[in-house]
Amino acid sequence: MPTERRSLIVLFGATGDLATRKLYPAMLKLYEKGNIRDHFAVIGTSRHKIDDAKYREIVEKSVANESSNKKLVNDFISHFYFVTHDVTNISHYADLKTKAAELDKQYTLGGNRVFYISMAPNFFGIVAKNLKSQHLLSENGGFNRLVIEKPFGRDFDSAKKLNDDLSNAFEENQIFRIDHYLGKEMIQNIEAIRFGNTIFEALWNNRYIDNIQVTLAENLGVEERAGYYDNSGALRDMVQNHIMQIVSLLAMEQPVAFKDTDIRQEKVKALRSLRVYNVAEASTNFVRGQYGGVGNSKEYRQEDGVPKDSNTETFVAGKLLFDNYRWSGTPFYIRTGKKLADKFTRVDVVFKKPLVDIFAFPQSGSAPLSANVLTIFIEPNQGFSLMVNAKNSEQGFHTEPVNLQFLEDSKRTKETPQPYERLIHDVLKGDGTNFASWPEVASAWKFVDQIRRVWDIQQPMFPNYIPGSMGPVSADELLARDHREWVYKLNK
Ligand SMILES: NC(=O)C1=CN([C@@H]2O[C@H](COP(=O)(O)OP(=O)(O)OC[C@H]3O[C@@H](n4cnc5c(N)ncnc54)[C@H](OP(=O)(O)O)[C@@H]3O)[C@@H](O)[C@H]2O)C=CC1
Ligand SMILES: O=C1O[C@H](COP(=O)(O)O)[C@@H](O)[C@H](O)[C@H]1O
Repeated sequence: MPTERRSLIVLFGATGDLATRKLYPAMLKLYEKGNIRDHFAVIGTSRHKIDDAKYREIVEKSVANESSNKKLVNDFISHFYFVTHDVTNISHYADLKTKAAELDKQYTLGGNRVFYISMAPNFFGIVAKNLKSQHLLSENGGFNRLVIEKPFGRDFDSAKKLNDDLSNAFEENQIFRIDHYLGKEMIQNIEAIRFGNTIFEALWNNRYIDNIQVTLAENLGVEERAGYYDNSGALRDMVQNHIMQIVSLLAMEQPVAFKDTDIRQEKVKALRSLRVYNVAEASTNFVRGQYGGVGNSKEYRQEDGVPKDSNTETFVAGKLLFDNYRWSGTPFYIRTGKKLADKFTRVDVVFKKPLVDIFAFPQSGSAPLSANVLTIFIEPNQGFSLMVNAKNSEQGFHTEPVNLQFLEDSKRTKETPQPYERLIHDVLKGDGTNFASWPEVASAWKFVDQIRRVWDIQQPMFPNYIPGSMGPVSADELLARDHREWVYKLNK
């Protein structure tokens, strides 16, 4: 039996895109499974002038494809209430306070409150401040938790300012910074694969691993989000958050226990030993790209809302170096981009080849041994494979690489809880494991800011890659320089 979580959720930005596309469907799943049921209520807010009935229609529409059980959906939406509210208008908080107290009583919520800000980031600080000054935080023993979305600042200084604003109202352990990649099944599986298997953890260091590659590839372009994206670029949009989080999970030491404080502590330690590049290192170890056009596919600079002379990068590849005992000398290569060959996320852990290849006699005709590669398939497939060398069954003695592979079947992949379902559940449980802590965010910005600084003063040669490729040639050259290559390559 699932444990029912008791809470009021006050949702700011309740009529927005994220709420309607992701948050309500995720809440319905939690309701269906009994993680939330009788003792939960949602107050949706925005400047819309609508009543509860209209709001419930919006919620119902947003979950229409999630369940055919009409009764369940009707029961679910009956827990939703709307308060018209401008977050910048201090007098509007009184209505919110009254409604919160009323619902707390009606649903016996024990004073537990989650404040979820699904709005543009410039509102995060204002809302936190007003929640405190207008006494929305529950004071009768229940919990108060704040959930915020990305982007968390646009550099270290703005992120610090934002964090200071939030910290005036909430303690660090009350703040849940969403990084939806941390809610993905196979990202969470990284810890299980590493720390649940002696064969991997024993070898998880620079003595046995040659390099680690992280690829987050997208085949779509900027779609409707040019306004946001052109101001951000791939470095801020994907590297500072998702990629740095994945890298920290791959690089960290074993936590003392599988709990949020211990895991966060190890992730921060790993990120703090990441080498922050000087100008020369940043120019050498990071490359950027912007997609051009081909056939019917528009080049980035022709997308609606993108300036014709935009120098925003839609692709990043880089080499990360840790200055610590475990990883010194073993690079982590990362890449991400829009309009690439396919939509997928994967991690390739490339082990060192055996020091001596006893099979490669000139007369045997055996090809040299390949490196063992552990690939973690994050999406769309969920699973992993291990490439090992074995003798093939033909006459003579020839070795060849063979693949040991485990992939979840499509039914289980489909049934896997989606990131927002997991993450909202974690917030209700008070489990911060899969959220970014401030010291992690700060370290990631310090690293990324250095790359940005260099790029802001150098003129790029854009566009420099064609849609459907795996990015500019410079991304391949980055590894070729180190006598390496990407494990995932396009078959040309
Ligand atoms: N959409 C997505 O896929 C993703 C979004 N995010 C992040 O989630 C957050 C929300 O994004 P998204 O849903 O796309 O944004 P939208 O612009 O779609 O929604 C913004 C919401 O805020 C409300 N709002 C705006 N101004 C005020 C105000 N002064 N007072 C009260 N309410 C206000 C709007 O309603 P009204 O105008 O009626 O007041 C609307 O409900 C952002 O931080 C974004 O970066 C993160 C990842 C993905
Ligand atoms: O955070 C973001 O992520 C999406 C990609 O997420 P995924 O779960 O579909 O892999 C990306 O398209 C978007 O630009 C970025 O803001």
